[in-house]
Amino acid sequence: MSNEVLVINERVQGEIPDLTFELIGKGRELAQALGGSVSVAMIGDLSSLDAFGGADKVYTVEHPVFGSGYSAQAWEEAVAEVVAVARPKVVLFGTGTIGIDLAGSIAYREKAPLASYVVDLKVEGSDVVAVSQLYGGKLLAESLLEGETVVATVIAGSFPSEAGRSGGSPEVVSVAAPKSLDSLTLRPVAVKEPEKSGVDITAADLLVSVGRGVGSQANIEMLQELADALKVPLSASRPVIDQGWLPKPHQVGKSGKKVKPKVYLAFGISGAPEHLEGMRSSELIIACNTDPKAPIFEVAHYGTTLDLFDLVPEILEKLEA
Ligand SMILES: Cc1cc2nc3c(=O)[nH]c(=O)nc-3n(C[C@H](O)[C@H](O)[C@H](O)COP(=O)(O)OP(=O)(O)OC[C@H]3O[C@@H](n4cnc5c(N)ncnc54)[C@H](O)[C@@H]3O)c2cc1C
Repeated sequence: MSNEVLVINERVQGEIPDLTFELIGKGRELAQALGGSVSVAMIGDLSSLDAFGGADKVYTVEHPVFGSGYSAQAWEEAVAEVVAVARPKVVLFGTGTIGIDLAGSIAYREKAPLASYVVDLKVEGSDVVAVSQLYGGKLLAESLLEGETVVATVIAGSFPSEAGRSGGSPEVVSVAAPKSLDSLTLRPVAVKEPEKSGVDITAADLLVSVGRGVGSQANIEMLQELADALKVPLSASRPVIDQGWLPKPHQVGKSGKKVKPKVYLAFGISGAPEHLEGMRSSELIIACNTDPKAPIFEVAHYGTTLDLFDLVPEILEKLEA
């Protein structure tokens, strides 16, 4: 068993997620405390391998199955193989689709403890301590993870990503694809692209974002007016999308888009972990929520408990003046 910290790069296609660099940066800190090294598992798409200068080692697994989309079964087999080769002390996933799919089964295979919804990690002696969010962020729980290997899923935005982007030339270790990848019972057949929309909430410097607190589709109009007056897109939490008040490309969060504007204005959004995952890295967060105990105020730089139906018309009036 090594004192290696293994980061799972959760990229199926496209760019390497920011989260991977967050985990490499944190992984480096843990590895230093453990007297070990930090490594990355790259499954399938091996492009941009040179982005991993912040790691000491990159394990790669190649197989044609990874070319046809995401299969939890294929990824589980591949990650398990990397873990078998690396014998890491710590395995780090994100609390996203892939991490939620795989962390439990990898922990089960390794008989390792698993901490989920983690927002902080540290080393105490030879053990790892994880701080997890409970009840949508209303409580924080600290757990001691004892074992030869321990597993954690980390909420995106918990650590700075810059620390994981430093230059270097990691050793590349090609891990032979496990035979089980040739006889999968669950294979991706097609990738369904989300509907195209003129809105790109990820590129905006300022976002007006609306949550369930707005109450109805008719009331969205007022927030749209504010967004139009500021010449920025209107984004939203998932319930607003699920109820059909705005189309899917407007959604911020775990199952929506990750945004990092200079200013994020949140109206009637409680601040559930799945929402925070998509916006907590915004430079300045300003929240309007009538509940002073709403978790959004834990990440907001400025906040008000004014009713959004009082505040928004006031802002519109000031903007028109
Ligand atoms: C696997 C999974 C993925 C998910 N992905 C996402 C995701 O991508 N994005 C996402 O957002 N959620 C996601 N969720 C849902 C998430 O858990 C929350 O349910 C959701 O974020 C809550 O949205 P909300 O804050 O708009 O609504 P609520 O939690 O209902 O909050 C509404 C808030 O509005 C406030 N309010 C009410 N009236 C007013 C008023 N007049 N003025 C001001 N404030 C008012 C209330 O105090 C309350 O805090 C996901 C959940 C799961 C399980």
